[in-house]
Amino acid sequence: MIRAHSVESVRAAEAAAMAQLPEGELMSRAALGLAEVAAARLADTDGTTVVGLIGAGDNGGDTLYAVAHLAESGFACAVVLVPASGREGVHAAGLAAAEAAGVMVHEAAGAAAAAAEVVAEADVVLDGIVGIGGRPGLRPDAARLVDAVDDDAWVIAVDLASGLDPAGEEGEDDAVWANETVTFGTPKPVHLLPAGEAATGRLTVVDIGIDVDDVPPAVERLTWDDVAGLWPVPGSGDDKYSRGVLGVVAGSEAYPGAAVLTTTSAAEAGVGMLRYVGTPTPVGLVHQAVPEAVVGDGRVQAWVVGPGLDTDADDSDARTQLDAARAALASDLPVVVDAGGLALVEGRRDVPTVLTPHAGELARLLTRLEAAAQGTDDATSAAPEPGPSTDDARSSVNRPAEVTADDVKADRLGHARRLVALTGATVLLKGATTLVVTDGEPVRSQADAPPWLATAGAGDVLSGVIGALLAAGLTPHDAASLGAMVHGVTADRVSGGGPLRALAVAHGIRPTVRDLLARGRSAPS
Ligand SMILES: NC(=O)C1=CN([C@@H]2O[C@H](COP(=O)(O)OP(=O)(O)OC[C@H]3O[C@@H](n4cnc5c(N)ncnc54)[C@H](O)[C@@H]3O)[C@@H](O)[C@H]2O)[C@@H](O)CC1
Ligand SMILES: Nc1ncnc2c1ncn2[C@@H]1O[C@H](COP(=O)(O)OP(=O)(O)O)[C@@H](O)[C@H]1O
Ligand SMILES: [K+]
Repeated sequence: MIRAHSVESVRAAEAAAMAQLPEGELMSRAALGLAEVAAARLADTDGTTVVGLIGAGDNGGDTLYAVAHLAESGFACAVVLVPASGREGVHAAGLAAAEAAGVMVHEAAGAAAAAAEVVAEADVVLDGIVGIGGRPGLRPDAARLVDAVDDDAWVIAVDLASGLDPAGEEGEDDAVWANETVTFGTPKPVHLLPAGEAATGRLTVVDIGIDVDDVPPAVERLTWDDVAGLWPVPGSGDDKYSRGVLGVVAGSEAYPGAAVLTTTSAAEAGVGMLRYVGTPTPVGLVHQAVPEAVVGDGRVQAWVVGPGLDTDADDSDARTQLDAARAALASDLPVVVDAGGLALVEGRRDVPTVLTPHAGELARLLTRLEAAAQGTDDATSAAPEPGPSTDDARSSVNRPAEVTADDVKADRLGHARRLVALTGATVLLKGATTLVVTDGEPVRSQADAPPWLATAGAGDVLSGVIGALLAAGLTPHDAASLGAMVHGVTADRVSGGGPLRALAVAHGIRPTVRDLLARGRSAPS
């Protein structure tokens, strides 16, 4: 498990460590680790020149000491002091160390063009403008220097890419775009969250001796080695019922294939037994594709409701299936709700529930539930109608604003949290980075899949895996995050760099789980 800690937790751990250590020791360790990484990249790329961008805080201090080490190792090193106050504004002892090591010092203040030329010559750029003390965004003078970086230069962000929000809550277009980030002590939330992950690049954590083992993380990411500890492996006393029976209400005459994808992936994930509830066409397909599934209602330990469900269909078979979907949602059993099933969610959920929207589905659900919570009409009519009567005009003023998919994409975590607050459910928000948010738990953030996974039906496969894990007794938080991780890793293996189709991902789940479990058995304890 990768754990990222909040800025407050990091500052507290740093203070505790500093109290036990000589002054400057943490910064010295940070700088040495940073210099080692930079030296390795210079060796990899046959680079010779290093430029450090130096801001006003300790992030600049780390960078000055690191550049001093690199100069002592024989690299051609320069620093550009970014603050308007020049030398007065930067870490004095770090600057003295750099100068003593022969580092060229340039002040951007009053000489912006000359400073930009220095930056443009660098093979490796160390971004020490701001770290965990930074506010989101770059000031214009800093942004101009960052723009001057050569496209072929290797950019190493010190602690975090300057301009990002350290907490990863706010997205920021105006930030350093790093090839790599060298962080200290523990990852920060921004490194793992959609708002900062792309600008972070490859992440290396330098151990500087701060202790956060007992400090609750803000964000977590499951890794391959977590599978052996979390995956439900049957014991000799188990039978198919004790392992967990999953009921699937999915597929319709309009979208029959979703039923095949969801039941196939649940079977591939090793569920004890599957029950399937659907209309005639998907029932026929499931019989053929997943002969182990039992058709019809019955006792189960968890439900998947919604992939390919057509909530607009009105024939008697569809109505029977929708009744089963509503009954599953009204039962006290754990449930995964996806796609069409999301339209049946009414508000607070008092039973273990995983909602698995993509950005557009989350936007629609939030719009509807927030309108309902405020006692207004379904907010599909959230926009004011032309020429309203006085009463209509008053009620439209009170309606909550419609949430769009673009709103969600601009702040994925914030919107996922809003749905958690409204429903009490675990919310899994799909995307290149999939977020799993549960009240009272660290956010789980998984980024295991290639973009090829953005293909129709991939979400149906995900719901089957999560359903199998819920039926086996995992918590919604673990089932959702472990399911997302295995789904993503499977997609990566099956893709191998090329196109993917959803059914191939479903068929890849079994060998992926087998290999991840074997890895756990062979890992040193
Ligand atoms: N406290 C410690 O002992 C350690 C601190 N470390 C380093 O110290 C950093 C934190 O240092 P600080 O608390 O001094 O803070 P920072 O160096 O991250 O930034 C604070 C300075 O940046 C300026 N600033 C803030 N937002 C800005 C923006 N958007 N554009 C331009 N300037 C901006 C502020 O005015 C302030 O002067 C960490 O990220 C890490 O690199 C490491 O050396 C490890 C040990
Ligand atoms: N750019 C991306 N990179 C990696 N995975 C992605 C990307 N975009 C979407 N995904 C994943 O692809 C799957 C798509 O699911 P979904 O949108 O529900 O499709 P469908 O409804 O057709 O089944 C999700 O697991 C999502 O996390
Ligand atoms: K930085």
